Amino acid sequence: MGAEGGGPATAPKAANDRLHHCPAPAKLNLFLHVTGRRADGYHLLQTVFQMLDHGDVLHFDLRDDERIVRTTEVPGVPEQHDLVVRALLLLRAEYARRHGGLPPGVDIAIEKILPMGGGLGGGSSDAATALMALNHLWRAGLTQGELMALSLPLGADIPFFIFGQTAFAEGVGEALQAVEAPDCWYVVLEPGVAVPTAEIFCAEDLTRDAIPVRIADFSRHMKTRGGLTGFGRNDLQAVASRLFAPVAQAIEWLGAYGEARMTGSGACVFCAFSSEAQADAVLTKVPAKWKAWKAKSLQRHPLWAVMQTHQDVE
Ligand SMILES: C[C@](O)(CO)[C@H](O)COP(=O)(O)OP(=O)(O)OC[C@H]1O[C@@H](n2ccc(N)nc2=O)[C@H](O)[C@@H]1O
Ligand SMILES: Nc1ncnc2c1ncn2[C@@H]1O[C@H](COP(=O)(O)OP(=O)(O)OP(=O)(O)O)[C@@H](O)[C@H]1O
Repeated sequence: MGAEGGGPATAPKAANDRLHHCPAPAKLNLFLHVTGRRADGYHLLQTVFQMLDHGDVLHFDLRDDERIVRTTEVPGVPEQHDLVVRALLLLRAEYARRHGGLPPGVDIAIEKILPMGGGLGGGSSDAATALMALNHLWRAGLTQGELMALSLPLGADIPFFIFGQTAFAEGVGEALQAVEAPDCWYVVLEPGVAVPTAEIFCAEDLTRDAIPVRIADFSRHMKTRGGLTGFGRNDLQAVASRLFAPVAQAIEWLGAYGEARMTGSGACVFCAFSSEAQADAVLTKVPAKWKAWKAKSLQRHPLWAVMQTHQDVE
């Protein structure tokens, strides 16, 4: 199942040849405003990205040959299309440009928890984790900013995960500034549909003229109101709710317990709670037709230390 064909590796690995249990956290878009459209059709956004302590888990083992191999199946995603593999091919090309020659190959195992087309950024987060882990294992030497720039052509959400902290984002999501959001617990509902991002952005009835907000407006609201309630909205939510009835149903159900919102282009829906007990109480009532879970906000990416100081996580 190698991305580039070839046989299995055989030699034992030294401890510094692997990084296991590397988290790829989910993100929520606490709000998402569409402020315009670029000449190339991409939409200009304003959003706040919040990481959660819930997500996929990746394992990396360096090989004795040069192949980049995904050792686990990801349903519906062929290995060559996997953002993780594509990201590492980009990093490897940059390594070759800087150092001459290719770095060792790598076996990648992905424990896929996050739903695809869920608006939780799972594929983007997997790719970001792979880039941070292999920048370290290969000693490729890219700075955080260089890794972010390398990743952007693969997906607008990937630079955020490498940035690694709660962020106010503009442009197509690549212009990032750190922002404070109070810790809280989120209940997330998975409505069981995969929403194709392009379909939502293409819709004729999408509102594309949101008046820009300022970071200071968001920060002041969070400080004075202690949370998100009453600030902004997700401009993609009306279109996604119209096209995908389960999204509308999930928002309506969760809305009985607080301000329920969709994340990204959907399908997942979330609501913030100030205590874990409140989140647990809501979880006990979720109808069986939906998968639901709670997660705490994450102030820093779990690989922050690897990115900043190049320390191992194992
Ligand atoms: C909406 C967000 O979830 C917010 O976090 C992301 O920006 C979506 O990012 P993504 O899943 O990586 O989406 P991409 O795969 O880059 O884009 C899929 C398609 O959605 C449309 N698209 C996406 C992002 C954007 N800012 N404007 C767009 O118009 C484009 O038609 C694009 O071809
Ligand atoms: N490792 C991967 N995991 C998940 N999806 C992947 C992966 N590699 C490529 N993809 C592709 O990327 C698409 C988007 O996946 P992702 O999980 O990032 O969606 P999402 O949660 O809707 O993200 P966003 O919030 O960025 O729209 C998938 O439908 C899939 O085809």
